[in-house]
Amino acid sequence: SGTSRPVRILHHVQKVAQYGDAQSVLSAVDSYCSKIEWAMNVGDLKGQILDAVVLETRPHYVLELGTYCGYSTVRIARLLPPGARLFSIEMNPQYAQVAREIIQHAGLDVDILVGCTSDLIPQLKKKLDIEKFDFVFIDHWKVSYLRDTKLLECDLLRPGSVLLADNVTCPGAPDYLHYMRTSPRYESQYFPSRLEYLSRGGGGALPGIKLLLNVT
Ligand SMILES: O=C(c1ccccc1)c1ccc(O)c(O)c1[N+](=O)[O-]
Ligand SMILES: [Mg+2]
Repeated sequence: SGTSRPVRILHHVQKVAQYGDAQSVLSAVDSYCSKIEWAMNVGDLKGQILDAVVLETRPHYVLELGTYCGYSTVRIARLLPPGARLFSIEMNPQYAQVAREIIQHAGLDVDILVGCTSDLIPQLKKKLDIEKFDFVFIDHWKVSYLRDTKLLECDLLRPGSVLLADNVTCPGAPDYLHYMRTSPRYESQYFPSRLEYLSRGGGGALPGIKLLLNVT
């Protein structure tokens, strides 16, 4: 088919979700990806963990690594108080454009930065007039989690900053997981969950690549 999976998700959101209503945007993405075609959004089950951590942290400055369609971006932004700032980095310009339109449909305001995290993270302090991030959601390429965390440690985190990472066991970010569990800089907590959109009632197409299932 001519369109990409993110564009098909965007069209579904624009068709069924109420403009300005973030929850209806999340529900539209979740129903599309559980019934029609799987996509790598954090999903509603793990999304509830994300919600709880954001609400508990009450962050003012938030960074997300890996925007994709903007599902978790909407999830986070809808819970932030006015005045809080959310920046999301996406290296794929097509994904970034879809995310901008999904976030706009939700009536939310987020800064999407297009580029590679390893290039952009060292520039953030200069580019944005902010000191430290209170909360970071990590959900981009799994091989980049540890490298980018170490880049963040160079002066973008403070005592009490919270990092939350998706997929540390499935598909897995073993080097990141080991580092966070052994470094004296962090207290780590593991939230067992399941890969997004797997409790499959309807038909729906699973991704071409067989996803390794990790039963925790
Ligand atoms: O890596 C994949 C992946 C691997 C194989 C096929 C499809 C996706 C993936 C799976 C679930 C995720 O939540 C996620 O964030 C990703 N990702 O790419 O960032
Ligand atoms: Mg993920």
